[in-house]
Amino acid sequence: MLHKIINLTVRDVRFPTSVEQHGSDAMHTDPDYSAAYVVLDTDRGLRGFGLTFTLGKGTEIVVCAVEALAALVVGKSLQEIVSDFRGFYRLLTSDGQMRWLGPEKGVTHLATAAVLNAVWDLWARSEGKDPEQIVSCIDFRYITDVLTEKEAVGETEDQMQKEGYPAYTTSCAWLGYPDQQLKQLCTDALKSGWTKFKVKVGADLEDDIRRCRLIRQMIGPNNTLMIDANQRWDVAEAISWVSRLSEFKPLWIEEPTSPDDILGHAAISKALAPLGIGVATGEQCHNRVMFKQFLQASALQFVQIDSCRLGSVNENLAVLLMAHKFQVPVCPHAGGVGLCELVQHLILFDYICVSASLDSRMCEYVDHLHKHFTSPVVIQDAHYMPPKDPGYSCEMLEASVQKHQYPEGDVWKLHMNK
Ligand SMILES: C[C@H](O)[C@@H](O)[C@@H](O)[C@H](O)C(=O)O
Ligand SMILES: [Mg+2]
Repeated sequence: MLHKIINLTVRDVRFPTSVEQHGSDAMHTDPDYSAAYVVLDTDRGLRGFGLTFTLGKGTEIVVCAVEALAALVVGKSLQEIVSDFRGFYRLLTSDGQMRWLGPEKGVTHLATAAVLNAVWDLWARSEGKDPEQIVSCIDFRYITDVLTEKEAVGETEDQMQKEGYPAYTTSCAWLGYPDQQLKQLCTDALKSGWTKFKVKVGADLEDDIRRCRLIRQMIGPNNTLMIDANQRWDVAEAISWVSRLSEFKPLWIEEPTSPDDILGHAAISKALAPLGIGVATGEQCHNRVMFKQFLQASALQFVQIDSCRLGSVNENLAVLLMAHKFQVPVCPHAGGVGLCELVQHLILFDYICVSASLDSRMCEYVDHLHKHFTSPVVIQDAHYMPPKDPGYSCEMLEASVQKHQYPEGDVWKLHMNK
């Protein structure tokens, strides 16, 4: 705990995933999964690793924002930070000049997530924690009308070690994959025990009908299907489009429209409820205040927290607790690079300390880039197994970082010469 942070480095790490259309959807047709990757050095040699996720271009802007926050972290001891973690969260998010760039949204908030993820990693590597200590990290400002600190500490359960946390896969059906690839990946996934599948939709209705029919035929009537439009539609368009896909019995439509349109999501939720289709959103829901209103407006039926969009563990906990209060299941967004590694910790916390329920709950899994991490996620029989190594699991192999650093890494030198 006496570790003093003496240095912060941040690097722009990008993977050329767009070449093979991994991660493609109706709005992001050429994503290169990327990260602003942060390392904190301490005077005693312990290090903390954190990141935030981006899609390629613009990672350099997040790197700049992290650099602008560095002065608030370097020079502090871990003890100083965690003894008033709520205050430290506020320091990062409320700097009198920097907050103009947010507040608590956009590039500065992504940068906040990267820095705080590294602090949490450092703390977790240095020792264990109890729920009350964890709750003391949340900034309840702006949400006390629906949730107070007293309500926040829930019951503890433990069964995850044996069975793990249920997961679903998005890896079979990115929008840019041809039908043949989709079929092959789906066959493989079924063989490996997957029972819940997400399909990208939203660009072309006839394509969507064909792809959803194909997947539904392959997975059968009892497995679960979800669809994800990545914000492609207007409100009325979303309702009519999803109604056309209702014969394939999707559990949810994800991000049907602008991620900021709370009342729009409420209208879509209401219209689709009779069809048995819920609305899921959150991967671009930029802070706890937005989530509060989504919950208050009954605008979503599945809360998709994101380990890098919100202000790290601190803000994600606030959302987990609010979701619990509104009795809405949390099904986190993951994938990208490092999101599965990070979010597995949050979902275990949700189960063990908050919801104690697996009802309608599952965590996203995407099968890319795990080999670049020193403690990659372990999936067994379509379940996340609890991580064993201390920390927040997003330390990357140094060789991978060097190779993928943009623009000087070997992977990019090669790419640019093509
Ligand atoms: C660009 C990305 O791959 C997104 O398509 C992805 O995060 C997606 O929305 C998801 O739900 O996994
Ligand atoms: Mg999505």
